[in-house]
Amino acid sequence: MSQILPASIPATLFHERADAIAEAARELAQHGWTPATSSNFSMRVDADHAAITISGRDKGKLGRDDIMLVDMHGKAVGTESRPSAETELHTQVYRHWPDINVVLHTHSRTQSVASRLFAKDGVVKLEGWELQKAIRGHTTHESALDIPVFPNTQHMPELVAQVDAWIESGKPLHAYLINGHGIYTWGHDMAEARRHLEALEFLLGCELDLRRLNA
Ligand SMILES: CSC[C@@H](O)[C@@H](O)C(=O)COP(=O)(O)O
Ligand SMILES: [Zn+2]
Repeated sequence: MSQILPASIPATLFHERADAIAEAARELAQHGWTPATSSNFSMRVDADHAAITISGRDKGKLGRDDIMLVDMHGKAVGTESRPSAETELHTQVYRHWPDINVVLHTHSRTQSVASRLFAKDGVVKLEGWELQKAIRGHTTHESALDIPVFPNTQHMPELVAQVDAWIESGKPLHAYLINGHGIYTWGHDMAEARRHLEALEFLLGCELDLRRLNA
């Protein structure tokens, strides 16, 4: 289905965003982090709009036409296509942090297993890992990095409320897991969001290894 853009958004800008999302998604799919059409990806286009993956597409085979425009409340703009079922989790991040421009969500095996294992604690506490420095604002392995694990639900407003509650508590938030589901993380640009995602995938894998070794 074709995308009609508001007059304020040049086609070149939307295409640039769509191409960047599709390229990142294809690369993340190569890692095996987007099985069976899972995962979703978005980029801010302007203060009021984001480009996001159309629901149900194979994230390893995305092209420009698999990306659509939504407003900052997750409503489709200029197309009959259906945005990601989890669009509200993306627009929540953009509304809350105006300097965040990219949101990535994946379903890797490591993320999925870690979310189940740490659900009872409600948080994965990362401490002592050099790679924590890949996360914005973390300058030493001695810092503590808490990744909350929220219960899964098919009702997006409930998930949004859980994330809001964490943010309102004043605790830092760079990423979260959803139990039995996957991870959400974000960044000021695609490079930072990818760095966060790759670092967290690695660190969650390390935590799982420690558990396996009873270390
Ligand atoms: C294919 S099951 C995964 C989905 O339920 C969902 O969690 C997901 O990540 C992808 O949904 P989508 O609507 O394509 O963005
Ligand atoms: Zn998902």
